[in-house]
Amino acid sequence: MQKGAIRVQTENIFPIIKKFLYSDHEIFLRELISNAVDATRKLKTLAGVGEFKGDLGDLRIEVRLDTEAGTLTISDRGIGMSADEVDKYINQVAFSGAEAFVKQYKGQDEANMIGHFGLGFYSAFMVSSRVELFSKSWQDAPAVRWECDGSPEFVMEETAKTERGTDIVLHINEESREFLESARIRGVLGKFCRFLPVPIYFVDKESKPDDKPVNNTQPAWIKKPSELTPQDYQDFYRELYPFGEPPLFWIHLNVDYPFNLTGILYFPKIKHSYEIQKDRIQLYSNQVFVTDEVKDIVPEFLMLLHGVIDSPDIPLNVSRSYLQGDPNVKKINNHITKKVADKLEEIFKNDRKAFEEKWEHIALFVKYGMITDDKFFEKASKFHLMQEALPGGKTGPFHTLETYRQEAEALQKNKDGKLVVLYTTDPVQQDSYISDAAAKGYKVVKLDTLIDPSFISQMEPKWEDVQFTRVDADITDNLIDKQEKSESVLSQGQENTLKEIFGLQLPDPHIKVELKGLSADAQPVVVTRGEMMRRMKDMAAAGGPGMSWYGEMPDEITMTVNANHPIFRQVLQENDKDKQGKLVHNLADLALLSQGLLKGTALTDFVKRSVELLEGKSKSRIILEP
Ligand SMILES: Nc1ncnc2c1ncn2[C@@H]1O[C@H](COP(=O)(O)OP(=O)(O)OP(=O)(O)O)[C@@H](O)[C@H]1O
Repeated sequence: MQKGAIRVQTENIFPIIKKFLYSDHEIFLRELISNAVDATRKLKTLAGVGEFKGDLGDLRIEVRLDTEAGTLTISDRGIGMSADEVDKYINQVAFSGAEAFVKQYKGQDEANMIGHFGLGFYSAFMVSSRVELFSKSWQDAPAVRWECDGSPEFVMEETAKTERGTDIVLHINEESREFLESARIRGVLGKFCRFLPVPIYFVDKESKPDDKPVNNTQPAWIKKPSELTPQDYQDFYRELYPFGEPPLFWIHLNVDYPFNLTGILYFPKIKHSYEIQKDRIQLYSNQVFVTDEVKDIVPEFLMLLHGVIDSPDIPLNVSRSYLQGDPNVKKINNHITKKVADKLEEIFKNDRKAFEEKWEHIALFVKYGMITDDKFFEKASKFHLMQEALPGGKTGPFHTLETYRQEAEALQKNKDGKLVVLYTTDPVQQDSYISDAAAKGYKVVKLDTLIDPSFISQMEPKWEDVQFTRVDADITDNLIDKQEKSESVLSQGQENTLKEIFGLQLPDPHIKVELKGLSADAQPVVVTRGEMMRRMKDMAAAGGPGMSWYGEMPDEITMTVNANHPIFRQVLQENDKDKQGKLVHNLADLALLSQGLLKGTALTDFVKRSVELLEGKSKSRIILEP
């Protein structure tokens, strides 16, 4: 028997390892199983090049739980180690690795560490009071037993093990008894080992052994796209997210230069924004699960996607702030953005119908990407779609900015030469404005999702010659500011009388009444809220920075009276002043109502007044008919 002390440079690292990363103790199993996988892979490589000529046998890895003995054992049938190798790799290499790791991370934020590699073999001491290692090398050497109780002293001796490979026996410590529970171990295996390339079997001494491995050794992303059918991709999605709806489409990533990266990104169906981020992209390194916190590796707007990314080139044992500055990470980020944009463009070009059908779900990614990523914006401007809103709640064709421009340019250019994109945020509520705009030959598009207000304000500076105007921002004639004058059929005297009646009926200082000569078939009264003020108020309501002041401002409303509407000739001819006033008040209320601005007592009064008018009642009539 050989006794020895592990070379300790500065201080004993064992107490630190034990206390270390309390919340993340379960990673010991990932570390030890990764080592078992590496040892198995190395043996396969040796066999592949003809150096190992024996029988490979069943290369499974076993995780054995013995609650009674208080042990958890990880066994592999990989290359194994001779006594010299244990001394070299475990006593020296692994120890100095762990030592360096502990030094680097001492005192650092634990959250930074989650899912990051590095502690290796010695992570076993996070959960063990004692660790035994039995190993037999693939080469001709006696089997060896190594033992350490978490002090720098170890014991090493020959042992009777006959099978090639390594068993690591963990004597689970008091504080870590949770790892003697079958369900807990299954949970950890499910999390980290789901797609490892060597079959892993869980053996609980107290129950019947599993006949199936806990992992899928051939996950779809490691296969060639040509070997996979659409069904295979769908099946793999279900394996990842058993409760998710089927994905819309996917991108198979496969890069080997200038970095290694494979993976499958899925576009999920997203109808409601609250569903976002329920499932996430998972990051793997050589099929070992690392984390589902992919914040710095995947561009922010693509975090809404699902799927897996596997790259041995993403530095895993460094802190997050370092990750952001890493040139590989930046390259990976750009590559993924490009791939996603290319894929979307490909579907847009080759299967426009499918693209339009899916637009409802992908619009959020595309718009978010266009707002936050300049490179993506450039590509996506070509396939970003806007759907036309037609009167009566109907929808029309989809337009790109380019086709919208071609069809609308003739009528919708303002005096500054800008293309005015008319949009609705609520096709039902704004239906009368959509009808009026359609009557003039204008094209109105639907921009009615949560992201659209920011999208509009971010696109205006990017699409330099485009201006967005909500369809109810002004009377239809003024939506496109062409500085044209329209004539009223009323005389100056008649106009003044009409203005006076409106003034008497609507003494509210926030309502500005103006007379215009619009076309006779336009609405008699139109209520509008200016585009800019409305946007400010919407932003204030959404809690935009420094915007609360706008939120407190009263609504400024413009009430445009269409002097050319025939009803006003009737109104002016009405001798019953009370009825005349009521008619005017009702016309104004109808306009407010169509904008959802008539509320409370004003609404009650309107209903009462309407009934009175329908009954033909007015004060003067009542006096005349005692
Ligand atoms: N099950 C095993 N079979 C054969 N060799 C092993 C086994 N476990 C560990 N080793 C040897 O011990 C070395 C150190 O292991 P350790 O887990 O500490 O670090 P690593 O695997 O090299 O790196 P890291 O875990 O940080 O990615 C390994 O490189 C390997 O040579």
